[in-house]
Amino acid sequence: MFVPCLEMESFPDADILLFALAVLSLIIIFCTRNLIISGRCTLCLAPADKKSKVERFPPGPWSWPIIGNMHLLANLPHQVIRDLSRQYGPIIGLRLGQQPAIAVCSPSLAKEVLMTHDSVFGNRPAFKIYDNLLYPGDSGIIFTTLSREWRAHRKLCVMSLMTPKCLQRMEYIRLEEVSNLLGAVYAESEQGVQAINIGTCVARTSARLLMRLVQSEACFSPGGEDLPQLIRLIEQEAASPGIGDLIPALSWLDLWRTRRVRAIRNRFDVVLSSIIANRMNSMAENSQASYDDLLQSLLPRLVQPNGTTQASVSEEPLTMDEIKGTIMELLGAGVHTTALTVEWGIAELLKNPKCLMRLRQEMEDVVGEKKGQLIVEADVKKLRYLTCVIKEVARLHPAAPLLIPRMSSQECEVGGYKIPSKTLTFVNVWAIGRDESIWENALEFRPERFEGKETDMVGHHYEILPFGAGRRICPGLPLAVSMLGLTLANLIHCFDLQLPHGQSSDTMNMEERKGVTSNKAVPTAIVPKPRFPMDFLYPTSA
Ligand code: HEM
Repeated sequence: MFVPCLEMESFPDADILLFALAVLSLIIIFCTRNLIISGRCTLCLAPADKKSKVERFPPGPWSWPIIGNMHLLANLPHQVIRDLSRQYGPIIGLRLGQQPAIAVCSPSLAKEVLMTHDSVFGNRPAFKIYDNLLYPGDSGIIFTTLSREWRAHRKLCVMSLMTPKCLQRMEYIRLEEVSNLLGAVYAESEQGVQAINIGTCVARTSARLLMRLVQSEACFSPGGEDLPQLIRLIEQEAASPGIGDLIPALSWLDLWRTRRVRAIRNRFDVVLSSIIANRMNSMAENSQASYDDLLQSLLPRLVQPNGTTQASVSEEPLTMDEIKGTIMELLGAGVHTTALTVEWGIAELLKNPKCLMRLRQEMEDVVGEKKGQLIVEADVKKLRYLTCVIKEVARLHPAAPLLIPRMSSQECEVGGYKIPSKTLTFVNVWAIGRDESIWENALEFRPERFEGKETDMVGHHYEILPFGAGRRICPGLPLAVSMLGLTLANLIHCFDLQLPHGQSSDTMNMEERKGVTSNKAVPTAIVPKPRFPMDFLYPTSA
């Protein structure tokens, strides 16, 4: 998933830069102390005491001149923001370089941002670095401004892939890819591989699945590129705005990065161009051929060099950049989010053997007779405890702990504070999911807490928002939920999952790795023991 935030690791010699900026800051602080604008100090954005709350920016830590609070968010920003909220309250004001920012850490404030002021906070930050990383203009979904184009791209994806009818029709694709995953895990266990990195295996499954939905052919290494790895690169770059996006005077420092970022996009472009060229060739050879995939919906709308298109008057015509941008962002959003949620799920079950036993018992009771068969979606629907397990994983380990940041498009009021236009806005769903005042024993993995409750993850209950909410809610939600259920259910059904030799559930490392998506610091390794012969699996394809 492309989650822009403030990772400093890709800045040039970040330590030197920060040191230089800190020294410069000390000089400037004496020159600018008396600059007060709109009741707020230009340096720290601290509220002037005499102003009423509604006229003030939310409270937050003192910010350095020039860099503001950038240094604070360099590592695991969602954790830092949670800690700050304990000091300053559930809405925190920050300044990142010259960019004002807020972070909200309570369900009621999340609701204000994502629902009450949905249209004000409906845009994403338009960082300049994206001009080179992504396709130019409003060509995709994630970073496209709320516009006719955004609506058209999003609608095309939803209507082609995510409606209940499409999902039902395409269940066989998900089952084939889950079967492929089981086959790969089985093959490795047969070869005596000591421990399997389950996150990597599931990321490949997600990449293959999404490629099939896009172009009808499963593939995770198109043109020799390892798709999950390439997406990871884009994710990392998207996670850190250019320094010029936050401190415009230093935008020259981004020049070196621009080249690197463009090279990554070019690599992705080679993959997408070849997929599209293949399809166009097939269509040229057989004009009657029809495919049940996203390209089939996108390509007929392509505007030809002479300005014509096969799109009807009511259909939005698309440029080649829009077609590529939409596919790129869909792949980027879907591959690692699903994989890391499964990985955390397996890790939590191994760490909490009682929950694993309860899940296994449920599976024995509900689908016990299916030994030697795949668990299908109709089975998953009956597995209530599994649904609770998935919610509990999403509560503790939302794939995007700060969602994908928003940018306010006009001044408005949140939590009684004045939020100016163009304020970068984070909703800390990770902190909300771990808030002791909302959840009993919040840090414990206890799927039972959801039993008999109606709490869902689809943006109605603001205490658990792994997919966001409002008009920008994840459009891949139904596909993701289906894949999470199928993957976890089949892995547990087909294998006894054990920890590698020398590891125990008590000592398992459950820390997060630096970054803005919730990756595990130490990948989850499993030793799978097949529970029955696996001859029922579909024949695997490369
Ligand atoms: C467990 C899996 C997933 C999780 C946890 C997840 C989570 C999210 C979150 C938190 C957002 C931002 C929502 C907001 O700003 O309110 C988002 C947006 C998005 N997701 Fe997902 N996602 C997952 C899987 C997928 C899949 C499988 C796809 C597509 C195949 C997908 C496509 C997208 C797109 C296109 C957006 C941008 C929507 C927009 O800006 O209008 N996601 N996702």
